[in-house]
Amino acid sequence: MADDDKKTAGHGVEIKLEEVSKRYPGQKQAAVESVTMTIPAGETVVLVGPSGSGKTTTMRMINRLIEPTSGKITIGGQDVLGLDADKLRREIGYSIQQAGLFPHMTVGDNVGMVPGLVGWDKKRTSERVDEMLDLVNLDPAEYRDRYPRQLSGGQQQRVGVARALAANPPVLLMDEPFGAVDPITRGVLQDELMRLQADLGKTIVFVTHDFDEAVKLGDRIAVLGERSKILQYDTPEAILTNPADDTVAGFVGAGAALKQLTLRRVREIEVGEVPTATIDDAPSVLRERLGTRRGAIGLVLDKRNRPLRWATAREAGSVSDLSRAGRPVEDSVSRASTLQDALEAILTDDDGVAVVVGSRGEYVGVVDIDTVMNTIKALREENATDDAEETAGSEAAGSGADAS
Ligand SMILES: Nc1ncnc2c1ncn2[C@@H]1O[C@H](COP(=O)(O)OP(=O)(O)OP(=O)(O)O)[C@@H](O)[C@H]1O
Repeated sequence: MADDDKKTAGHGVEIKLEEVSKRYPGQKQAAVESVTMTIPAGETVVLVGPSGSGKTTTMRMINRLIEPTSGKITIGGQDVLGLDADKLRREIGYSIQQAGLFPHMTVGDNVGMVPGLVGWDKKRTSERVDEMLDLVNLDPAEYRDRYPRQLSGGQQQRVGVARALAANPPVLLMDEPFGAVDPITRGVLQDELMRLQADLGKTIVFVTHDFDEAVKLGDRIAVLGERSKILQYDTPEAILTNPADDTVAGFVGAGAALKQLTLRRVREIEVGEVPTATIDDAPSVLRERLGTRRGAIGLVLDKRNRPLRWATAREAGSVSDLSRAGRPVEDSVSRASTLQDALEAILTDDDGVAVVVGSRGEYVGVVDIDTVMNTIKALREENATDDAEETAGSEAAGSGADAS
């Protein structure tokens, strides 16, 4: 496995489905009928579609948890039906709703299970467990020896992702992995997955029925109808701006312009600035920097430049120490956060501003509602121009036909 591990170096490989069908025993209709699709190496492809459309069946045929009735599946050019099913499964990461951890095994044993099965020695496995827990933001010293029931739902999902990645598989199958956690934790886990994937470049097949999740995570989205019929397979942007038919349009739902906020990142917009002072400065420093403008708000930063508190000039003036000025900074967004996340942070903030931090939590700037509104406006205008060009294009084609 050490050689395999080096050979693939964990990078994604292409997955191909050719006319793949599944008919469950005793069922009149196929659950999946003749699906053909290519999942490019290193991309995240999200399968979305209504309940019962066959998303899970399609995905599970890739690692042969479900055997196809007919058709061909290749991973990195290898025909999976010709491989030993157990070996295949160990080489494909798999993470499911509610994490699917073994309750009687510690977190460490859960994460180290596949490396152990494929013959890694104890030391290498144990180092890998710690590395993986670190990767998903769980302190190994604190969590390694706990049992799954001693973790929150979000932490269990993180362990599930760590376990799926442990043997460094080139392919990761994720079946509604964040379906069972609250919306805030879900957002955090999605961000973490995107951060991981930016470094790891796995080929990820992700099943969800949440279209917003698909837009946020997918390089491409396959919108599936009954029996896994592919209604549209394209980038999130293309599906949002140009749904293939009414069914896809229905799935995209209202507010497509708003949904595009999940495609835009904070780093793409110009962040603003507010006056700042560090915690060791005298309160008068911040007060003076804020000046006399009503409602102006500034930030108190810690010694490492991380935002600690919001304060107005009046609030800064009423304390002897900036560590007690105003109110704590509750929430922040990063440059990689989506504008939707930024909008949510803005809307829940008392003053309607979200603070942007860098990779070490340091202050970078702020975004406010005006910045986000301007982006929405620009997106709407872009879409309107695209639509107009298309109409003009098809009218020109139509008039050409008339003339002939
Ligand atoms: N083991 C099984 N035996 C018979 N029929 C099955 C079996 N598993 C799934 N099905 C049927 O196959 C179809 C597709 O199911 P599948 O679970 O793949 O859909 P899905 O899109 O993942 O749904 P959901 O979003 O609800 O999880 C459904 O009609 C389901 O009832």
